[in-house]
Amino acid sequence: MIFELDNVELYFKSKRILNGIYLKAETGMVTGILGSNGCGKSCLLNIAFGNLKAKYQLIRLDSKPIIKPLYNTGLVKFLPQHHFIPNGMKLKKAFQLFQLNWKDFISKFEIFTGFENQKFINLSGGERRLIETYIILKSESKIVLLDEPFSHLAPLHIESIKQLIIEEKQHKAIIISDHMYRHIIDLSDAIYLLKNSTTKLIDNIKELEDYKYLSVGSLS
Ligand SMILES: Nc1ncnc2c1ncn2[C@@H]1O[C@H](COP(=O)(O)OP(=O)(O)OP(=O)(O)O)[C@@H](O)[C@H]1O
Repeated sequence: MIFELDNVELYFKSKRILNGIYLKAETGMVTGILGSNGCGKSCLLNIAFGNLKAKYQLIRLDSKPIIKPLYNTGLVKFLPQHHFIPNGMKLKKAFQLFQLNWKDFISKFEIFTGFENQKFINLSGGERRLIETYIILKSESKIVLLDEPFSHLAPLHIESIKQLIIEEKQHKAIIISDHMYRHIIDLSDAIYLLKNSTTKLIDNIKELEDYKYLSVGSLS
C-alpha cells in the first residue's frame, strides 16, 4: 500500500504552520519525519490520521483520494504524544480491546510479568509509553503513525521497539517522528525534514547539517 499526503496547508489563525507538504510512505518501509520543536510534525501526523483538518490537504491510498478521515478506514493506528489508554484501565483489558495476546508481549518484555492486573495509571511514564507503543505497533493495521515513541524509554527498550518496528514494517507502512534523530536515521528507509513549513526529502543525511537541523559535525 502506498500512502501519500500532499498539498497540505495548515493555519492557526493567521499563522501558517504547514505549506506545500508532500510525504509518501509505503508497505515495507519506515518513513521518518525530523524537525525542530514546533515545526509542525505532530500537526502533520494528526492531519494524516484525521484528527486535525487543514485548510487544504490531499490524502491518497494507492493513488486513490481518500475523503473520509483515515481513522474511519480501519487501516491506520496512531500513537499520539499524549496517552490514549484510560488511567483506570487494566493492562489485560487494553490488550483484549486491541486483540493482542498478553503472553506474546511478556515473551518480549519479561519485566512486565505479573502486570496484567495493574491499572495503567500505576505504571511509570516509560512503562506507559512502551505499552502504548507496543499496542499501536502490533495491532491490526496497514499504516502506523508514531509520534515520539522513544520519549521516556530506557535504551534497551528503545532497541526492542526498533526491532519490533523492523518486524512490523514487513506488512505495514510506518511513519515515525522523534527527536532521537540517530534512531530515526538508523530505522528509516526515507527521511523527510520539516522546515520552514514544508517537507524536504533527504537524499544524504549530511543535508540535515546543511539545512541546520543538526549542528555541523553532529553526524561525524
Ligand atoms: N491547537 C493549536 N492552536 C494554535 N496553535 C497550535 C495548535 N496546535 C499546535 N499549534 C502550533 O503549531 C505549531 C506546530 O506544532 P506541533 O505540535 O505540530 O509541533 P512539533 O513539530 O510536533 O513540535 P515538538 O517537536 O516540540 O513536539 C507550533 O507552533 C504550535 O504552537
